Parts: sequence; structure tokens; C-alpha cells
Amino acid sequence: MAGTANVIEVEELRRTYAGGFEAVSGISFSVARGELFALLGTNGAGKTSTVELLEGLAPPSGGSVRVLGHDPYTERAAVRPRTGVMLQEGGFPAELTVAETVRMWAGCTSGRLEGTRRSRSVRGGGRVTGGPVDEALELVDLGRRSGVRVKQLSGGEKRRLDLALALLSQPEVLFLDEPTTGLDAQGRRDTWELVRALRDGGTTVLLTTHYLEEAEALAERLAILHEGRIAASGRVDEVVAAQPSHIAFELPDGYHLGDLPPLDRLGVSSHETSGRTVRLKTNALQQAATGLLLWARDSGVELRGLDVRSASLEEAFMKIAQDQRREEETVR
Ligand SMILES: Nc1ncnc2c1ncn2[C@@H]1O[C@H](COP(=O)(O)OP(=O)(O)OP(=O)(O)O)[C@@H](O)[C@H]1O
Repeated sequence: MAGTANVIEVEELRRTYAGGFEAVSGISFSVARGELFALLGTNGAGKTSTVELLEGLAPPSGGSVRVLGHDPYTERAAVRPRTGVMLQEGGFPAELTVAETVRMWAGCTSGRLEGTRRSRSVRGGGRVTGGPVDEALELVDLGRRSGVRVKQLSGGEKRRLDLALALLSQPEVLFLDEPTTGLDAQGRRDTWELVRALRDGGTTVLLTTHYLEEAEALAERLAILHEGRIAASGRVDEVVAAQPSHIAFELPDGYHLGDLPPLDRLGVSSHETSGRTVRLKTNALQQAATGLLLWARDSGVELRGLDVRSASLEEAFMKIAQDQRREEETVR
């Protein structure tokens, strides 16, 4: 079925910079049509280096990239008009107004605008007369700022202008490199809503972000990069489920840890106590929570301060980064 074909295919991808530093060391992943895929990683993990290869800005040093079935570097003309790119830093001419910036960009991508659903007239004798330019600005809530010079925009507004440019050609594939950096909470939520609407409309989105709650809120699947390699990947719930869940409670008065059912029988992998507070980690949350609650009922006690929760993506991310560092130290 054409609708389910992978739009992005990355195999054993490598990128080595001049001087010999390998920033991307043989990574593989794919993104299906209409899917939102997040690339996460610590600073310097290789996210931007990867995204630039997907955008066709440089050739890989090894492995392969296909976007919409083409090599984005050698077949740039076939790929570029069908993709939208929001780089980490836009770099607009400061003296142009918002509308002039978008119009200039529309000029660069004009071939694609003709015949799209939105196109009425992009350039009516040099004037913006509605259509894609206005619509892109409205989408990112910059319609009212169209006459303002770029240098007068706030950091968050510049990010939204970046996004407007990426959306201008109604791309099939959207690359968003840290799209909400510098946005306030409302701006971030608005951007999420827009990105969700684009995805629901069939746009394939590859997102890099430092905000784990952003990946959790938007992505169907993700990969966590660490020093140029994929340290974990899969559906968000799978990556999170691989990490232990937590149970915390206060030991009832007169009871000791040894009075609880044997922790290994409850499926508890580790525990710690601080005063009367007990913290357990388990990969069998239901078994452990049920065992504890049955014990409390049968003992006629209340587990005060009971807190039972799965790991968050943030915890999964921290743990994966920590494990990787430990592994590297052992190897050294
Ligand atoms: N032009 C370059 N020449 C040499 N090394 C580079 C170059 N660009 C990036 N690097 C190095 O490659 C590694 C990966 O950088 P990259 O920008 O891809 O990481 P990132 O995951 O996007 O980081 P961040 O989250 O900080 O944006 C870093 O160690 C960086 O210093």
C-alpha cells in the first residue's frame, strides 16, 4: 500500500567531519508516511549532523539516506521541493519585514506553490495578495506582525517565522530541528497543536528536540542518540517500559522492611529506604503493587504516601545516557 511506505530510510549512516571526527557512527532507522519520529540525544550526540544529511546539505561518509525514495544529496532537485526544513538558526535579513521575508522565500520555492490547494496568488505585482504567504503566517500566528521588521521580532517569533517558511510549500516531509527552543509555554503548546494537525493531515515529520515532554507529546516513535550511535529506539511507550517503574510508601508504625512479603517475590529489582519511606523499583509494576496492597489489606494497615508510577521518558533518557557513559568508562 503506497500510504504506508517508508518516507525516510536511513541505513548504517556515517558522517565524518574534516579532521577525522566521526559525529554519526552507523545509525539506521526509518520513518513511515504520516509518522512523527523524534530524534533525541544529549548535546553533541549527532542529531543536527544526521538531520543535515537527511536534508541533503552534505553527503554521508558511509551508509545511505533515502527521502521519498531519493538520495537527498545527489537528487536534491527531486527531494527539496517536497520537503520543509526548519533549521536551528534561520538567519534572516534583519531589515526585511516578516511579510517580505516570507515573500522572498516564496519566490525561492515558487514552482511548488502553483497548483497547491492554498495557492491563489503569491506575488501579485510584487504585493502579497493572500494565499500561501498569508496562510503560512496565520498558521504560526504571525499574521498581525507581517509589517514588523525581522530585527524587531522576539526570539520566539523568529522561531515561528522559521516554521512559517518551512510550511510554505506544503511539504510532504517536514524536518524540525528544535522547533520550540526559545518559545514560551503557550507558544510551545500552539506549535505542538500545529505540528499534530500537520501530522494528522498526512505530513511526515522528523523532529529533534531537547524537550522530552515534547517528544512524549508528539512522537509515535523515537531514537535516542548518544555519541553518534542509537542507544535506544522504538515506540515511546516501549522505550519507557524498558525502564523500571517506581513504588514509594511509608512503612506503617511498628513495621520493618522485613515484615513485607519478600521483595524478590514481588518482582522488585531494587529498593532503598530513607527514614520510614521505602522506594522500590520494579519491572513488574502490577505484580509488585498488587502484592503490596494485598499484604496491607491482610495486615490491616494503610500504606501512607503511596505513589505508584511508570518511568517517564525523561527517566528513560537519563538512564540510557548514564548507562552509555558507564559502558564507555569500563571500555577505557
Ligand atoms: N562542522 C563540524 N566540524 C567538526 N565537528 C563538528 C562540526 N559540526 C558538528 N561537529 C561535532 O559533531 C558532534 C555532533 O554535533 P551535532 O551538532 O550533530 O550534535 P547535536 O546532537 O545536534 O547537538 P546539540 O543538541 O548540542 O545541538 C559534536 O561533537 C560537534 O562538536
